[in-house]
Amino acid sequence: MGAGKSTVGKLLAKKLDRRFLDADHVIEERCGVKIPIIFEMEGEAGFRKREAQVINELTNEQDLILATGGGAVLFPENRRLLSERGTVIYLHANPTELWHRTKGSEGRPLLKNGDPKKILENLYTIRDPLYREIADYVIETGKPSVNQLVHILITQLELSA
Ligand SMILES: Nc1ncnc2c1ncn2[C@@H]1O[C@H](COP(=O)(O)OP(=O)(O)OP(=O)(O)O)[C@@H](O)[C@H]1O
Ligand SMILES: O=C(O)C1=C[C@@H](O)[C@@H](O)[C@H](O)C1
Ligand SMILES: [Mg+2]
Repeated sequence: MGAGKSTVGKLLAKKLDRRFLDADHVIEERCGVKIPIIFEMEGEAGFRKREAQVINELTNEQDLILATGGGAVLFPENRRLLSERGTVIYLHANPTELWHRTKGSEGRPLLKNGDPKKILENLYTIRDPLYREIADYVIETGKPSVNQLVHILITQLELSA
C-alpha cells in the first residue's frame, strides 16, 4: 500500500501508449462510492470480493497495464490470475517509505484503526513474500523518482523482450 502502483503504472502506460486501469478506481466507479464507504458498508471481506471479480475480468484484457490495490495479492486466486495472465511488477518499498507515502491520505481505510506505521509494518510482513511469489520483476522504489522508475521499468521490459 502506497508503493506507487497507481502513480507509476499510469505514467508507464502513457509512455508506452498502453491502456491503463486502476483496480481501485474500477471498483469505485462500479459502486458509485469511494473505497472507505465500501469498507464501512461491506467490510474488508465485501471489498475483497469486488476486488477479486475485477482482477478476474481485467486480467483477461490484452495490452493493459493494471495497477492492483495493495491487498490484491492476499487471495491465492488473484495471485494465480495475475501470475498466469500477466507480467507482474512488484514495486518494493520498505514500511517506513510506505508510511511517508501514505501519511495524511484519506482513501486508505485499513490505516485508520491504529498506528499507521505499525499497521504498515504488519502488512509488509504478510504481503512482501506474496508479492515476491508472483513477481516477474522486483523493482526497488526507495531512491528513484516516479519518472526514473518509469525509465527503469521500460529498460527492464525491453531487455527481456
Ligand atoms: N518513487 C516514489 N518516490 C516518491 N514518492 C512516490 C514514489 N512512488 C509513489 N510516490 C508517492 O506515494 C504516494 C502513493 O502512491 P500511489 O497512490 O501510487 O501508491 P499505490 O501503490 O497505488 O497505493 P495503494 O496500494 O494504496 O493503491 C503518492 O503520493 C505518490 O506520488
Ligand atoms: O493495501 C490494501 O489492502 C488496500 C490498498 C488500496 O489500494 C485499496 O485497495 C484499499 O484501501 C486496500
Ligand atoms: Mg493505488
